[in-house]
Amino acid sequence: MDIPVQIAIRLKPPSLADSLQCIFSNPVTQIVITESGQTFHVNRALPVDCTQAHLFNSFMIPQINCFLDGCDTSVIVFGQPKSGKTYTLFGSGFECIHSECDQGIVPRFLSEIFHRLGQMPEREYILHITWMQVVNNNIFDVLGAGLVRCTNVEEAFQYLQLGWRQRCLGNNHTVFTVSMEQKWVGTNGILNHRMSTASFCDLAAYPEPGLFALENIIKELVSGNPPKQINYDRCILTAMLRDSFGGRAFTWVIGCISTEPDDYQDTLKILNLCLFCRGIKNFVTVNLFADNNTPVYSDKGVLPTDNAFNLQFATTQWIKLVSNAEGLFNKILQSKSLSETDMNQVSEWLFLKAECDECLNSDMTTDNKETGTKQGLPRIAEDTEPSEPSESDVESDSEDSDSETVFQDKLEKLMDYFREKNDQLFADRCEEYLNHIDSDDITISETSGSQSLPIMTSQSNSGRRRTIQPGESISGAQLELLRKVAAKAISPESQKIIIESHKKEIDPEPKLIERELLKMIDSPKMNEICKKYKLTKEKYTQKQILARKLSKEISSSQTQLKELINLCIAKQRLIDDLCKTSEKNNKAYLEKVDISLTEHDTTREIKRHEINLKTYKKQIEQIKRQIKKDEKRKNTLDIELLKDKLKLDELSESSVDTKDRKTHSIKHFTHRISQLDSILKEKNNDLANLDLSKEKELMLRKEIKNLRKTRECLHEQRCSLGHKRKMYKSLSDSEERKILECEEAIEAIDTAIEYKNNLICGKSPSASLSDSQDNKDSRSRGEQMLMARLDKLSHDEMKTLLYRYFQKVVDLRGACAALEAGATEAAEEAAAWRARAAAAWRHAQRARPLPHRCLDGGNAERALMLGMTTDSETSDDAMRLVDRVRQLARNPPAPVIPRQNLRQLMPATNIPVAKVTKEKNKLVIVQQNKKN
Ligand SMILES: Nc1ncnc2c1ncn2[C@@H]1O[C@H](COP(=O)(O)OP(=O)(O)OP(=O)(O)O)[C@@H](O)[C@H]1O
Repeated sequence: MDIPVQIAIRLKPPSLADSLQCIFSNPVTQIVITESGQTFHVNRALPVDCTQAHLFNSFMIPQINCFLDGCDTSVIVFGQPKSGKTYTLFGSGFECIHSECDQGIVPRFLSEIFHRLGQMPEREYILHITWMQVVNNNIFDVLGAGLVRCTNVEEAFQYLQLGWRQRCLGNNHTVFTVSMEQKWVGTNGILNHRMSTASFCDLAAYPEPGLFALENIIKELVSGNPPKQINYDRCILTAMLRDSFGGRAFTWVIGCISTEPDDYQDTLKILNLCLFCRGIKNFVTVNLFADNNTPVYSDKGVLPTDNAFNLQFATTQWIKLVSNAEGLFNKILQSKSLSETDMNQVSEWLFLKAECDECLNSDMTTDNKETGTKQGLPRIAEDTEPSEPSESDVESDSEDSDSETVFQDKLEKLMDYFREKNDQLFADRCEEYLNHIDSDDITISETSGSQSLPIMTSQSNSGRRRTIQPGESISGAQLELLRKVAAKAISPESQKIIIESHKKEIDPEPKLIERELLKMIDSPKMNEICKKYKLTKEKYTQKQILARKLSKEISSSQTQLKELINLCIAKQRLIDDLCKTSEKNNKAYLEKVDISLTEHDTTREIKRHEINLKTYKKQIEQIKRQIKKDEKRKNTLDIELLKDKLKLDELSESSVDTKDRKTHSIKHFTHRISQLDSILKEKNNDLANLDLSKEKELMLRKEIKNLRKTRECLHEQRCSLGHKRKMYKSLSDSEERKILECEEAIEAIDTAIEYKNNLICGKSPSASLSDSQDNKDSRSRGEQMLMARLDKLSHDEMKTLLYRYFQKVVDLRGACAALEAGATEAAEEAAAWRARAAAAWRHAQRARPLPHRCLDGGNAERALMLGMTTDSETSDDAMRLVDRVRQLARNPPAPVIPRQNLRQLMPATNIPVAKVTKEKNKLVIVQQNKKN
């Protein structure tokens, strides 16, 4: 099949966002426009912000299909320096740092091929890659191993990585090739054995001999030189690209161009070269092996029977699956548990299924079967037609078009019939659905009117339902309160049911209350309006989906139409060119040159193209008709949609009117409901703190039991250590510390047990902690911030912190014990000092002559008052004191010794006494000065 070389143009995004652009592309019309207004029609005018994925998807899928079918394919990238040629083919690199989104055509092609092969287990294949570079007309093997076999995508990517690292940079050509041999047995028992090659070529940016040679070949091909007469062996590059230009490959040429005004001239050159390529046609064909198409099964009878059986079985299973899915979807639709988009999707699925059922079950099955093959859009001959139309086709054209018109009319009628049936079926479904809802499920949905009603769904898991449900957890008083409020709103009958259910400790079934309330809100008329509204709304949604589908179909038909028109234009040009050539030949004939053979060829060629053109035109007509029909249908749908919308508004308004009359009662009930709600919410909050489930309580009890056990162990340890201390009078440091740890841990366990007990008893757990609300309130801002930070700690962090805290407390306790011992020692020393001072004083008194004895009566009295216990002790200090007193006695009149001096002399009398107590984990040291 002759397929022209296809052209895609990719614009390199400007380096600066606001820089001037001299080239623009229109991806809709597939036109590239220069700043001077010059236009270039191409097959794909890619947008300036075109992603790698978009580029790949926009034209590589047909290439992959071709490759898998056994055809050769080729992608050639032209462009100025740094215009993104390598980026387009390979991406930015294959290391982990490079994003997958940046992957170019080659890695995507390999991934897709292996993915597709994975889905075709019946195919055996051998895939090889090569990566060559042409540097100064010398060939260089990038992978260093010629053909490299790849069995999976990972292997292929490893070679890509290797090649990427080893390739030469600079002005050279790169040719990456994927070749694949495939073998598989078709369902008809025939062997398929094919070979295909995909080549990807990144051409040098700067003009060089290879590039010039290629340009010349392109020009020769365009000017009508048959490939057979072209010398491809001019250089290595042209030899390598023999199949891409004028050969058997399905070729895409990608022009990578810069949009910068400075590169304008080069850009024009590239665009023109690309346009030249458009004139080249390659003869794309499936590469078969000699054994291709040979039957593999000797017993031909077996396979079809088996196949038929398999097919039949598969069909039955499939039908079962589909009806199963339908049932499930219906349930899902009724439960309304999906989002609106998902609901729409499910509805669409059901709708399509109904369409299929209708088609399959309809009386017109045979008719449809006959016409079925002609439904849908006609295929574009250029892409898919395997062979050229024969001359007889042309003759039967007019006949065909007549029968086609009849067929079209018949089809239209059938389609109308189908639509009618479908609408009917859909309406029935809706009715059924609504009836089902009415009987099973009382719901006032948001769609029931524009006014907002309290939305109560029986399946709802709202807080209200939750609070009513656990009847046993609501106290009698709370229930009474609830009943009191509810009693004003619900009928005596339902009231009875609820109260009785509470008496029996059964769930009072909140649905009953809702049902009762709804009954009071709803009137038959309101119901009817709601029903109508729902029905219309459903219909409206379905029609919207249909309209959207139609729009999509129309736009795809339009795209196809455009492509066909482009093909027509191309064909027309070609025919014109050929006609010109033919004219030239005619002239030559006149000049008696023997060109009869060529002339004949050209005429045949022209005829063939004219037939093709005719086919295209026919297809264009068909598509146009289809578009027209679709547009007509869409218009009808739009009008219907508008009508439905008006109807919906009307219904909504009338429901508002009815509702207005009911506003008072609704308000009343809304008020009641909100009252109930708030009461229950309040109770729920309290219950959340106090009401523990049995399971939780059991858990707490278990925890307490464990804690008690631990406490016993610790206590035992503590006792044994205490016993040891008693026996040996002292303990090692580590044992002392162990005692402290035990004590501290026992204290902590006691607090934890108390806390858990409080939780079980329903008391506020914080009652056991000193961290009362008052304490919290009085906390400094810093402390509060600290608490906030503590709250943010993870469980492990908190554990570590608590352990450290525990150790610190034990340290402190140890220090406290040491301090206590120190304080006792100090007190003992002080007592000794006091005794000594008193003895000294007495001694001095005795030694002093009588008149001086009352020198300082107050002090003497005080000294005597202080426990004067020992007479014997006369220390140096005492002696010094006595000497001093003597001295004083010798010098009458004796001066009055200031009180503080005396205090200096008698430190023991005024020594500060420290009282050390422990409060929780704090040491409190209070200084107590004994004053007389
Ligand atoms: N469309 C694009 N989107 C994002 N980046 C691009 C695009 N085109 C090119 N680049 C970046 O521009 C730089 C040059 O691209 P690249 O190396 O592919 O150009 P080249 O035409 O192959 O260069 P050379 O002429 O040296 O062979 C690269 O960093 C590439 O990532």
